[in-house]
Amino acid sequence: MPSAFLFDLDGTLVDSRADLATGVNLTRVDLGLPPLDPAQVAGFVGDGVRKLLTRSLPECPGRLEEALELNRGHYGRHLLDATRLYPGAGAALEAVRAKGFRLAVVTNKPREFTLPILEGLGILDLFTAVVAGGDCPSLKPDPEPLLLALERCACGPEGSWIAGDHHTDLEAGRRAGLKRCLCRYGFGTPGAEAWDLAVADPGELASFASAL
Ligand SMILES: O=C(O)COP(=O)(O)O
Ligand SMILES: [Mg+2]
Repeated sequence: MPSAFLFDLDGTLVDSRADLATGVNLTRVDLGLPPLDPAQVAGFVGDGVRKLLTRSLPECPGRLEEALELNRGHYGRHLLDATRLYPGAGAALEAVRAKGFRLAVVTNKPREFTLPILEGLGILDLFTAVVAGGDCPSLKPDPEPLLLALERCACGPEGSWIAGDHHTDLEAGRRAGLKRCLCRYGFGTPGAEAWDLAVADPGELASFASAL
């Protein structure tokens, strides 16, 4: 059975911090609140858009549904203002693919934001599967989205990997029976989860894949 290489999106393939903060801060302004430091918003990312907004709007916990709708419009209009592939990420994807892995994205970011970003950055066609937030009842760290990606790739967990920047990627990978690569250059929090490989930049991942 072929193996798959699953990639997280935010903090692993793309640096999306500035645009995520733009969406959050335009939402805050609509709700009569001052903007937050983009670095603080980055620390709230990785557990899906509901958690992002819950953490970003502690002043008005009762207005989450309204905030989600506002952010949907704002972030949707700023998906690619500043969001770029990390340097070397495209080459890393090619290096992994050249070793015969099927590629997939598994992100907690909603699909309506995920697909235009992958398409706009010219990498959508590289992936056999894209599993985004909302495609499964649960998000990472539940293993279910990873297992769905494996199924869509017609791959098993054996010999398969996930690369991600957040503890949720590592935990989901462990629970799905995958090898795990921690991307230290991202903006997630690795927490106490173990990993099989840690890389300081996508070039290290490309070198690792090429040597497999
Ligand atoms: O939480 C999000 O919206 C996205 O995060 P991820 O791409 O790192 O899973
Ligand atoms: Mg991430």
